[in-house]
Parts: sequence; C-alpha cells; structure tokens
Amino acid sequence: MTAALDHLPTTDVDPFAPEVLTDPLAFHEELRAAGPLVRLTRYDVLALGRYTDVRAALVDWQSFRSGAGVGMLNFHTETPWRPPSLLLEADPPHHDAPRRVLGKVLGPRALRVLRERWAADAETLVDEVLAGGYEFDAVPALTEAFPLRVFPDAVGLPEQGRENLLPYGDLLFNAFGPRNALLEEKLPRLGELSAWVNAQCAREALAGEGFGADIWAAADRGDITAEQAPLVVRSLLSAGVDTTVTGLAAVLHAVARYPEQWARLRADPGLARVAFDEAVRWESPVQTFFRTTATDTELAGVRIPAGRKVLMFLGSANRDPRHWGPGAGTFDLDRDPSGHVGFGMGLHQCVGQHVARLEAEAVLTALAARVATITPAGPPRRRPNNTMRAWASMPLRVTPA
Ligand code: HEM
Ligand SMILES: O=C(O)c1ccc(-n2ccnc2)cc1
Repeated sequence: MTAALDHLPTTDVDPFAPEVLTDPLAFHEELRAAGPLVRLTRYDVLALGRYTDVRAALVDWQSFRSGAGVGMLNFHTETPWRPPSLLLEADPPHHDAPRRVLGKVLGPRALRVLRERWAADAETLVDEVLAGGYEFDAVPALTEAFPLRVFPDAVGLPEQGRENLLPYGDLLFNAFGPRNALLEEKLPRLGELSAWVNAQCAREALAGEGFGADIWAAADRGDITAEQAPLVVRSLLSAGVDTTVTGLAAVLHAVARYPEQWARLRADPGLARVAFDEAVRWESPVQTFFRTTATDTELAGVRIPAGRKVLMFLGSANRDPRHWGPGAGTFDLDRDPSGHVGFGMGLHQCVGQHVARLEAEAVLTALAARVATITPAGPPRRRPNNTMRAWASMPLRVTPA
C-alpha cells in the first residue's frame, strides 16, 4: 500500500536556519524518528534522513535526477544563476563524457605524482605553523592554507586572483539552499566572482601542465568537446577548495575532540586515510543535496509524483543508528566507515574524493610526526553555510612530539 504525500509526516523546522545549520543534530534525530520521508512545510520539499532511504535515492539516478539542479532551485521551472554543471547538475547521457574525463584527471593513478610533493608541502606548512608557536587557529593556519597552497598549482591557475576561490565556493554552496539571508549576503559579489572563475577556465589562462591542461588535452583528443572543456575546469574550481578546507577542519576537530583517537593515529600513521573517512562520516562536510523526481516514483512505501524536490540529509544518514549502531555519534577509528554517504554514492559519487583523501593524509601524517597531543585551545566557531558544515575558527593547542 503506497501512501500519498498528503498523509506524510511533516515538520515546520527550517533546516537552513543558521541555528539549525550550526547544530543540526537534534533536527536530524527528529527527522529520522518522524519517518523515512518527511515533508518540510517551510519549503514544501520532501526530506530523507535515514541511511537506507538516502542511499536508495543516491543510487537510483533514473528516478532521482540531478539535471534539474541539486539545490532547491528547479532548473525546469526557474533560471539557474550560472550555466549548469556538466557533472553535478547533469544526468546520463550528457553526464557521461565529462565524468569519464574528470575521473581520469583526478584518479588515483594521476595523483601518484602529487603524493610526494603534497607530503613535502604539508611538512613545510606544519613546520611553519609550529615555528609560530604551539597555539594557533587551525582554520586559517592549516585547513585553508594547505588546500590553497597545493590545489591551485595542481590545477595550473595563475597566482593572481586565487583569493577568489574560497568566496566563490562559499557563494556556490550557499546557492544550493534557499534564497535566505546567508545567500542574499553573498550575492553582491556574484558577478565579479563568476567572471573571475569563468576567465580561469580558458585554455590560455591555465599552465601547460596540471589538471586544467589535462582537461583541455581531453578536448583535443575528442573525449569532450571544446565547448565542454571550460565547464569541466569550472567544476574543478567550484569543488576543489571549499570542500577540502571543510574536510580538513572536520578531521582536526575530530582528533582534538577525541585525544585517544589522535594517540591511536600517532601510533599507526597508516590510519590517516581511514581517520579522514571516519571524520567525513562523523561531520559530513557536505550536509545535503537535492534531487528531483523524474516520474511518479515510489520510495519507502510512498508514491512521490514527478517534479518534486527531494532533500537528502547526508549528515543525518551518516549518523543513523539504524545503520551505524548506537555509537554512530562518536568518532571511532575502530569503525569501518566504508559505505558512508559523505562523498555521495553511485553515479555522482565524489570524483574528487581521492584528491581530498590525499590532502588529508599529507596533513595528518605531517602532524602525527611532529605533534604529540592536540587539544582545543578555546571554543571552535562554526561558519554557517546552506550546504557545508564549515568552521570559521578552531583554536588548537599542541605539544611537540
Ligand atoms: C571533503 C571533501 C569533499 C566532500 C565531502 C565532497 C562531497 C561530495 C558529494 C557528497 C558529492 C555527490 C554530489 C551528488 O550526489 O549530487 C560530490 C560530487 C562531486 N565532487 Fe566532491 N567532495 C569533496 C571534495 C571534492 C574535491 C576536492 C573535488 C575536485 C577536485 C570534488 C569534485 C566533485 C565533483 C566534480 C562532483 C560531481 C560528480 C558527478 O556528479 O559525477 N569534490 N562530492
Ligand atoms: O560542477 C560544479 O560546479 C561542482 C561540482 C561538484 C561540487 N562538489 C560538491 C561537493 N564536492 C564537489 C561543487 C560544484
């Protein structure tokens, strides 16, 4: 028996209100308890909070599509604020070639050449930070500094203008949400930031070597068209920095909050990668994405008509005790975090996850060798964003190894 939408449980909580974005855990518990599919009356969209149902929607790209946008805006009825992404906001067949190209450019084999360079860059940065003292704000000193030190060079961006990357990402991730104060306050810079990002996607703006050049080489080979190449580069610039900045902050927050886990990691630095994935599960730097139903669809025994926006709460799914057990809310290196939806799942699963893991492994390994303990040196402060669970400040105190 499939229930119709008007019999669905509802909540009038605004998940994009700053206080909920800053601490969503109580809302997530309410959402999971209310049922598999809940109607958010505030925006008249449908919400999934349980692991099983979020995963089911992620892997069923035919019923739950990205082509109408993965934000609240429905591209079929409203004008996107920028030309849609050829990956994130596209469905097969249009999605296929850009994904294949970026998958190769950012794949584990391609990154092997960066491994040693990024490890050395992380050691240099950590040495610089520690030379300044054993108490520092990890957000500017490490979580923003490291991605900005390694990623624009890996892309082949000119030095000039790199300070636009974080504000552009912040605008983009706010734009996936509703047009609230968080997004409104970022809109004045939209034209200038979009113009800068678009200009960096042109072949002549990019260095002869790097991810950007690799994308243009794919166009020369005919793997994608010359019209698609700049937009694939734009995906790189849109996704490549804010995400890893937030991911690094998540894992540093985790190890500072759980000092015994830091000790585990120091004893076995090979745990760095699983520590990062467990932090991505525990914090879910990317909290939500939307889908749009393509046809009348059934999920969790509910019939959903075509054209409805469905909001997947990745952060809630990643702490659902129905899947992760009673310890879902703790950061635990004994847990196997595989299967978490912090990088999505299925067709659109994060194509940059290997880049993110490599950056995190470099920073954690450099810290593990130099720092015996990491503890909070003051209250960390969140930076509310409609999509990302980001940090504005994270004061840490460390002791030398
Ligand atoms: C901690 C860091 C990161 C997190 C948590 C993250 C999370 C995600 C998630 C949840 C998705 C799925 C989107 C969906 O299903 O609609 C995704 C897709 C994607 N990510 Fe990431 N991401 C991270 C880093 C990166 C980086 C560093 C890059 C690029 C260098 C990147 C590029 C992409 C792209 C291009 C897609 C779209 C893939 C497709 O639609 O086929 N991400 N990411
Ligand atoms: O193609 C784009 O513009 C775009 C693609 C991916 C992301 N993203 C989100 C989480 N990881 C990456 C953001 C923007």
